[in-house]
Amino acid sequence: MTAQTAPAARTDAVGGGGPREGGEAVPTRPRRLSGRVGKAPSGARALAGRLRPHRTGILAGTLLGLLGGLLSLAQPLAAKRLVDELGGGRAAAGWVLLLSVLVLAGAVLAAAGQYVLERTGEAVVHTVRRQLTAHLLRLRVPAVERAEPGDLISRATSDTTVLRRTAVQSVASAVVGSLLLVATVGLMGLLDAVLLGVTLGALVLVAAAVAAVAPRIGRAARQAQEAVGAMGSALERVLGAFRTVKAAGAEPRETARLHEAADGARRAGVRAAGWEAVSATAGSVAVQVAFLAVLGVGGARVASGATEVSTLVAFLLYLFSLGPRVHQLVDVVGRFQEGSAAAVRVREVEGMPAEHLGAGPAPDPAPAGTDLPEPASLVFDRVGFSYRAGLPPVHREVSFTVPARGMTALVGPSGAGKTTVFSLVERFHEPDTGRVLLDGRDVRDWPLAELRAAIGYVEQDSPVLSGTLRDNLLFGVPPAGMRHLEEVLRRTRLEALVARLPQGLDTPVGHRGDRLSGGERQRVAVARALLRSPRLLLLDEATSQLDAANEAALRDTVADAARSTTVLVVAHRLSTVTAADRIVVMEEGRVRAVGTHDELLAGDALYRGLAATQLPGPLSGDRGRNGTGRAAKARGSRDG
Ligand SMILES: Nc1ncnc2c1ncn2[C@@H]1O[C@H](COP(=O)(O)OP(=O)(O)OP(=O)(O)O)[C@@H](O)[C@H]1O
Repeated sequence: MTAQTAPAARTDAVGGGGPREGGEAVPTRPRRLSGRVGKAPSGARALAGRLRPHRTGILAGTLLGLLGGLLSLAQPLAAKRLVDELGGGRAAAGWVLLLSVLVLAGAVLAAAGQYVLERTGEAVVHTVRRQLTAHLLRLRVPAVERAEPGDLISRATSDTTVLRRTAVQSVASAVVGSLLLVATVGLMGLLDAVLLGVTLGALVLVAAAVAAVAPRIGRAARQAQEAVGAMGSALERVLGAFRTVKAAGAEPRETARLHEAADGARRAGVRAAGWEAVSATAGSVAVQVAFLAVLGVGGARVASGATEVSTLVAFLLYLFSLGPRVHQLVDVVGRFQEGSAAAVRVREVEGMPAEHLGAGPAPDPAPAGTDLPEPASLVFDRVGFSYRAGLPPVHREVSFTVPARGMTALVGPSGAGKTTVFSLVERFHEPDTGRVLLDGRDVRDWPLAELRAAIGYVEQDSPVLSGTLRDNLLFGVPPAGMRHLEEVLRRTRLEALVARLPQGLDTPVGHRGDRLSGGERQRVAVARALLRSPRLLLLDEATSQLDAANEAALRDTVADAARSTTVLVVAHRLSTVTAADRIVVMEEGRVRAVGTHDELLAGDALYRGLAATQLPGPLSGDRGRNGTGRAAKARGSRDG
């Protein structure tokens, strides 16, 4: 059998992957998903990275807002002229008209700017959500195993919502607000420099207060968002094991855990709100103080003839407009901190190592005239592996060969490392030492998509996704596989289930297939794997929940599949594997024996022990078996 494509480069980890450690890519960018608050990547930089692709929208919205603001800045000057004209007893209709136009046009431009910015905010979050969800599904298995799914969900949903709310608006408000503030202050200076001095004295107070509390707002916002993430994790934990929670009567304890997370979110939220209130109050108090001071000093100056009434009126109008601007800027500081915290949390997920799936699956490697692909051989060559650096190895020098076509079984005590074999074949994890060869080629040299397309994998707990039965059966099935649907339904004894369900194949199966029995879920998982027409079929405890009749039927189906493809099956129940062509006995991460059932009964004490406890009758191999190769042949010759 020949390899299907040229070897791919061995760089399957993206997202800042560094040197390997324990077979995993180590992210070089910070990845803190533990809920602690500490040194974070720069929020401003993270936020800037999000906004850069949308700068046109942000610029347009900002310019519109700025134009609207400039028109509103002209209003006090027009009002001053109006007062002067009225004071001089002259006609002022033109100034009234100009003032009205300024008010109207200013409002329209401000509204248009607001709309453009909101739209841009949606575009920012849309891009982030698309990139983030695509990245989430490409994450490496070990990275996801170490993270909390609920926290990841919260980062993809709640944090991106915070980004939408805060990011664009806060940047635009900061630009518009600061420019208009400077312009307002400049105009006030032109009107009366003394009164401006009085005003600025008060404004320094605001600046000092904001500078002091801004980092605290940022920290509290981040803590609040992390607490929401923790709540997501706690919720995911209980909803994922809902029946267990109920059966264990653990509702009060788990509710307390959820409440604790909610309390944490509230405490941090209140803390952030407190600091925001401090800075906002500093802003309004400063403006009020400035107003009273200007009124007093300005009144005295008018009385002394140092300034005109119309100038004082215009100055006060600017001072009034200064209030909202100062508020806006103070508010921006809080929002910016929230947006930065959210951007950092999103970037942490993006820093988690991801897989390169490579090009799409290779064309069906089926020989001409048939739609069955060539079966692939599998070799474990002195494989050593541990799940994490520092943990004891789960595989030590594991070597065995699974020839193309036929059934090979992995047996051994719990924890021997059988399921780990499958994880290494699928490249969910990678060996620390040694090689895994599929079809003679190191699995690290296969493009991932092509490798996995060649394999049908039935996991130990036969996961079923919410959706219809059809969705589940055809999940990941190439178009060619759909032709076999009826046949596979018959082979896996699912026809009766389909007939019984109210909407047949289109019946929803519930969250994680809750509306199916354990045995039905297992058969759905096996059918799904068979429909992929795999070159290698991996079955992990695929029959543990089946009754005797269904188990026997599925055993026949698997034996049948083994005639045309390579089947590697993990089983605790020896009854399901006695007919295998070869059985690999694993113990404590090592291969201790390989042989047929009969050979192992004769030659391996551990296997004999397993058989003695699991198989009824004398320790012989002649229980109703349905072998496909050597075992069947051995039995035939012995029986003969
Ligand atoms: N993701 C993981 N992270 C850390 N350790 C793991 C992980 N998965 C499995 N292990 C550990 O690796 C060892 C081998 O696990 P594995 O699932 O391969 O055993 P097994 O032979 O399939 O057991 P069983 O028959 O009970 O399913 C066990 O000690 C297990 O606790």
